[in-house]
Amino acid sequence: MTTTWTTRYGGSPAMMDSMTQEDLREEYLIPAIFAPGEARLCYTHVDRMIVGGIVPAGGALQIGDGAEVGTDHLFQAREGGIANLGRGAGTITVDGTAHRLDPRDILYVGRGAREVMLESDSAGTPAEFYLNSVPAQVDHPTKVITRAESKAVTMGDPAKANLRTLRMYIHPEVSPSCLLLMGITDPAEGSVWNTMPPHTHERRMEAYVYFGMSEEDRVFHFMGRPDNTRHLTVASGDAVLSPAWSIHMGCGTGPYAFVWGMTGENQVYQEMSPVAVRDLV
Ligand SMILES: O=C(O)C(=O)C[C@H](O)C(=O)CO
Repeated sequence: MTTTWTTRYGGSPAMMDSMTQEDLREEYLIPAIFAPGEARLCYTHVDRMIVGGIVPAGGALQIGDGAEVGTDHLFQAREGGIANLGRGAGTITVDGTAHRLDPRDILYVGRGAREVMLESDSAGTPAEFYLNSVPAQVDHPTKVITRAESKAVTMGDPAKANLRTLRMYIHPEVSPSCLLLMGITDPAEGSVWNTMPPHTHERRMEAYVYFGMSEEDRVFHFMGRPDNTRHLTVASGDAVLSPAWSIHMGCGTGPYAFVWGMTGENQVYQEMSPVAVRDLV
């Protein structure tokens, strides 16, 4: 088993003009987070969200160690959501209790969890676990939220190629947490745009991981202040950080889905500042 940690500091809007495409990618993109037999974890200084991919193949992987975050255990002062984005099922055992995750199920991990072991049913079709973890001050029990238990909301307009279904998993109306919000969005067939209208939410940061894309397809993920946007070209399994000041929206060249995770001052999903497309520069 290999566990690697990387770090992202998250820049400021003032830096955007001087950043090359490579600089932008180093600050806001976390590439290729899924690798068989590896845990690839990224400690971000954007509201201290940890973003990671864990793919157990040929044995269990453990992620309970807190050395990289300055606590005895990874979840000592944190909560987390772990989504299974693979084609195969898997099991996450938290302090001796096994939680089975089919594809598209999410495990909420409550603050205080010590030992977290992740396993795939099959090494050939492994579970691909995607982690968002953020600081927490409240205890909620660890539990699986299945795809069927998530709250589905359909939005958008096929005539504008942005019809999509959002599924809320870790959300006050579905399953409580301290400050983490997490869900999965699927554009409808033929719809290519996500997150319309583009928006900011000054009180929450957000991370996306794009997945389910073919080798040759890409999503163009837009970011930046509304009057100074840039884009990141994203492949399947790449995550992007969206600081609170940044707009976000994306357009894919083929089918894709993404997980969104947020944290900040509140959990009010609807608290966002939409920006009309005609006002984007
Ligand atoms: O397609 C969408 O719309 C989304 O999934 C939006 C994200 O949930 C989001 O950006 C929330 O701020």
